[in-house]
Amino acid sequence: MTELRGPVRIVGAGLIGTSIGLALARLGVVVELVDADPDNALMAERIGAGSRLVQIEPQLVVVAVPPDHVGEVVAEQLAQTGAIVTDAASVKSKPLADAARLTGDLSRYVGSHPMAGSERNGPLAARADLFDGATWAITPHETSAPEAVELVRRLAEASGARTVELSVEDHDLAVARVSHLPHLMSALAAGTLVDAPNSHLQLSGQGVRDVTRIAAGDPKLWTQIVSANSAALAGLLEQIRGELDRVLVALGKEEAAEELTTILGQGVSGAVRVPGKHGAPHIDLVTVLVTIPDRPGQLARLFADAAASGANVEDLRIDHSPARPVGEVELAVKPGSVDQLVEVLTERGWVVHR
Ligand SMILES: NC(=O)c1ccc[n+]([C@@H]2O[C@H](COP(=O)([O-])OP(=O)(O)OC[C@H]3O[C@@H](n4cnc5c(N)ncnc54)[C@H](O)[C@@H]3O)[C@@H](O)[C@H]2O)c1
Ligand SMILES: O=C(O)C(=O)C[C@]1(C(=O)O)C=C[C@@H](O)C=C1
Repeated sequence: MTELRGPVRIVGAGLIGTSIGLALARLGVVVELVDADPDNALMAERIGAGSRLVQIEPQLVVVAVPPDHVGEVVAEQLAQTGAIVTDAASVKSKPLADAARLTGDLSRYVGSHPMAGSERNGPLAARADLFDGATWAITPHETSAPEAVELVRRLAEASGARTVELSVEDHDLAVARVSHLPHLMSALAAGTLVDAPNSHLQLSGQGVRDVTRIAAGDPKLWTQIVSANSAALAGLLEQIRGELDRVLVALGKEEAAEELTTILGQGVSGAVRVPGKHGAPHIDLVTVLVTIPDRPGQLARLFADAAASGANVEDLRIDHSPARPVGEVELAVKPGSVDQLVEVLTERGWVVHR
């Protein structure tokens, strides 16, 4: 059996590289941090993701640099070390093709892709628990050695993720649908806000925040991601163009209300197919709104009271009220625990709305 012993060399100590380093540090795996930007490597070291200087040859190298540079760094690391090499890029075909142009033997290389991230970048956005419960795609190519695939699986599991193995081509088709198209749609929706008057923006609620969060991702990184997956994206974008035309024709016409309902209904049917937490089937959560005073320790008290009710908080959002010294905390819980949660919180003096 192939064990992950370390050291693990991480090339690219940004959001993803530093998060992997922090996750491995929880298990005491020795991590070496390398970055073209010395400040990022230093920052990642300071927050505990590993060391900039490790004198022992790595067992595994993880390349976590932007997609356009992955192939060249993979080829470099294969040449410089005897280690197994993987990468974390959001697309898999282009890095593989780039690496294949630069090196003949790719048996020690297996592509991979943790399906968790953030709209923020750099080491300061990293989190040790970023991959806990997330899915991590492993994409062996024709000549990947089985022990290399196994070691990359160990890396993903050590980082807290569950693995899914699929081909490079299938991976790129899948992420076009579940990641790259949603990103483009979010960017297009957010782009319409640039010229919006402040009087319109002040009405922003949770809906627009949900739709636009990922639009804040680094435009340079996302240009590389979507360009490298253009073929898979083009088909989906054509489909959306057709749907937009249907909406434009139907909008505002009484006789076409049914057509609009059908289009919106398709959205509902698609949304419920998105798996829930830890890859479990989607379940509807119930949201409970709690008003909390804007004072130190209130959130901790609220969590302790929620725990006392026996409810597991599945998700959480905080909205700050601009005009009042309070915040609104949205706790999402399973339907079976909501009554008890509301009762206990109310008993303990919280202002609760369902
Ligand atoms: N952002 C996400 O949500 C997310 C999620 C999963 C995977 N990914 C993938 O992970 C990779 C890293 O993305 P990120 O969000 O961590 O970006 P990031 O900008 O936070 O980090 C990238 C780091 O790579 C360094 N770097 C760039 N070129 C380099 C080179 N040639 N050699 C060494 N270091 C180099 C940069 O200095 C930076 O520190 C990308 O391939 C991306 O597609 C991103
Ligand atoms: O949560 C987010 O901010 C993300 O967009 C993460 C996300 C995704 O689309 O799920 C983005 C790109 C990555 O390649 C993998 C994960």
